[in-house]
Amino acid sequence: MSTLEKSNQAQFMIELRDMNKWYGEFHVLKNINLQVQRGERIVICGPSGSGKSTMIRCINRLEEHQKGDIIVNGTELTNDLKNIELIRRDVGMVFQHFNLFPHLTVLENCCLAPIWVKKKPRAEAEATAMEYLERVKIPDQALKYPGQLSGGQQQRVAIARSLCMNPDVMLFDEPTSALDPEMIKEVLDVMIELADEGGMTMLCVTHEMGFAKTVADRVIFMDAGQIIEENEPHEFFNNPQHERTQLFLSQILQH
Ligand SMILES: Nc1ncnc2c1ncn2[C@@H]1O[C@H](COP(=O)(O)OP(=O)(O)OP(=O)(O)O)[C@@H](O)[C@H]1O
Repeated sequence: MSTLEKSNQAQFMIELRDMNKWYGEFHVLKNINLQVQRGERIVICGPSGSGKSTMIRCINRLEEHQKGDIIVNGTELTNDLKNIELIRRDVGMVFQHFNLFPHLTVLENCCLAPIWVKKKPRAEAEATAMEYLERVKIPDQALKYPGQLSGGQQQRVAIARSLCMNPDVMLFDEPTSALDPEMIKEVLDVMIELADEGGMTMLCVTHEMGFAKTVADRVIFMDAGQIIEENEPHEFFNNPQHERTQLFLSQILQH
């Protein structure tokens, strides 16, 4: 059991307090404050370059922040290596470009972290992997290599692979934006199922506003490195308060 699992009495699953990040001179995230409840499903949207990916990459330590606090399930994130390992173990991430290991089969991709990071016996890791591959509806692809699969199938492998670590939190960074239109639905369906099961804290950067309307408990709009507006989906889409949100929605909903 990891530190994150042990400290599950924390009030929020994720808390960002006045979090700031710079890339060199460029102030990319400005005083971000965010509190995510356990089991909450959040969609993050906003124009290109507004800092959405950077924010979620800070939460699982793919990026370092320079000022303010990031607390995940009671653990304050530092750049200490041990701390980073814990976060990698308990925070799953699904990327735009799948990030599967091309030289490993689907099954091996799913078993790698449970065996090497969580020290699970191979047989147990494989059984768990097969369960999750069933859940994302591709158990028949287990012995293929990523390059033999469609983009939608690869992304479903990436989701299964994250779930095999039994994470407390799942972060999705534009999981459908590299997919052909006909494959978007198959990935969104898997994500909707995961959200409907409840219990999993989900932060999803996406331009799929239908997904936001269907599953989000809260939608967050970012612009120029700041959280400009947040609300439950019905209010967010029907009654956006800030003119930048109104402009963004009018542009994105035209498409
Ligand atoms: N490694 C980096 N070094 C310097 N600048 C970066 C780096 N990564 C991102 N940026 C810049 O930081 C800003 C925010 O980028 P980020 O990818 O977080 O935005 P985003 O809202 O996710 O955009 P998109 O929707 O296009 O993916 C952009 O201006 C980007 O060019």
